[in-house]
Amino acid sequence: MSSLKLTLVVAVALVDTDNRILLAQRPEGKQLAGLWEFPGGKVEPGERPEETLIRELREELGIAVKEACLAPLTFASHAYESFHLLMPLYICRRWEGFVQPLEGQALKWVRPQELRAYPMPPADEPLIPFLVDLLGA
Ligand SMILES: Nc1nc2c([nH]c(=O)n2[C@@H]2O[C@H](COP(=O)(O)OP(=O)(O)OP(=O)(O)O)[C@@H](O)[C@H]2O)c(=O)[nH]1
Repeated sequence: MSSLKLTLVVAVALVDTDNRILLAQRPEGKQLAGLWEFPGGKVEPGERPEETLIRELREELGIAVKEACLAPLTFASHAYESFHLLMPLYICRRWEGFVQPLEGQALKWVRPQELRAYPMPPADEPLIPFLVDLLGA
């Protein structure tokens, strides 16, 4: 039996009116630095996953998202060396405010077909075909 700790992280594909998806680059000094990922973060004790996402989107990007605008899309399940990641991926097309890199992270709006050009954490790779299917090229 594996004794890897299960870590719950929630993430979101923010989709703009051109069907592009927002990627954020992990800052230097963090694990997996330089890789491009979906906005989100760890679910803190006492939080519901949707609350986590709403909080992270406010802190990281300065946008306000309503819970009703978060729809479940798929999830990632990936064994990293020191933990097992379980990561629900939501999709969101509606928010208030302008997306800003409040934590100094690089941001990029990317077409689904172009996602493969951005190095992502290994857990994220199986998610790409879902976005291509849903949003097209
Ligand atoms: N937000 C996000 N995290 C992801 C993605 N893919 C993926 O493997 N992760 C992993 O999920 C974890 C998210 O944690 P986090 O961003 O809240 O926290 P962190 O590593 O910065 O650590 P810390 O907040 O404890 O300093 C990291 O281990 C990150 O590598 C993704 O697409 N988005």
